[in-house]
This record gives sequence, structure tokens and C-alpha cells, in this order.
Amino acid sequence: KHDSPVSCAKKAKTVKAQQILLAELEAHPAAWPFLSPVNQKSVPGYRKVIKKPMDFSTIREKLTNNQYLSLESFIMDVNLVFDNCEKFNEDHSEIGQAGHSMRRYFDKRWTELLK
Ligand SMILES: Cc1nnc(-c2cnn(C)c2N)n1CCCn1ccnc1
Repeated sequence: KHDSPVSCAKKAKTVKAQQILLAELEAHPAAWPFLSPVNQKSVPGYRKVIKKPMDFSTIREKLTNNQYLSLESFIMDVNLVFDNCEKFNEDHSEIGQAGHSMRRYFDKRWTELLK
């Protein structure tokens, strides 16, 4: 099945925006806790508490495999990273602070890029 040129161009625009946004998240100084999946064998309680683990490398994999059918599903995975962080970490812990900082940055960048 072929998209119309308009919807094809629109899709390319959101894929481009997702690539830019993810590259910026990965490059952020506070990204270090989120770059790879939490090691559930070495972090007590994580597997039980966090039902849907997510991290930037998994999002990168899904983006590369065209698994995001909409901008919304991409944004939901990024927010899942930050929601998991808030659930498992104290707000004023080092990792908790990194999560808040990254969420603020993401909210600002995607509204600038797409609104
Ligand atoms: C993300 C994330 N949320 N919680 C953790 C974590 C890992 N161990 N402990 C005790 C946590 N609270 N993480 C992963 C942080 C990954 N990381 C990388 C370098 N140092 C920690």
C-alpha cells in the first residue's frame, strides 16, 4: 500500500524530528542513567517495581526498526523512561535529579521542534 505524497512527507518530518530529539537526549550531560537498560539482576527490586522498563538505547533500537507508528508512541516511550525513574528514585537523589532535568529538557525541545 502506498501513502499519498503529502502523508509520506509528513511521516518523514516526524521521523526526522524523532531522530533529532533522541540524539539530543543521548548527548545531554544528565543522560548517563538512561543510556542503557537498568541491570535488573544487579538492582534489587527493580524487576518487581518497574513493570515496563525503558531506556534510550531501546528507543534507539525501536526507531531504527521503524517500530514507532506515531509521534505519540515515541513520546510515550521517552516519558516512560522518566516515569520509571521517578517511581524508583527519590526526587533529590542523583539519579532522581537527572530524571527531572532530562524530562524538563525533553518537554522544552519537543514543543520547540513540533509545536
Ligand atoms: C535509570 C535508573 N533508575 N534507577 C537506577 C538505578 C540503578 N541502580 N540503582 C541503585 C538505581 N537506583 N537506574 C540506572 C542507573 C544506571 N547507572 C549508570 C551508572 N550508574 C548508574
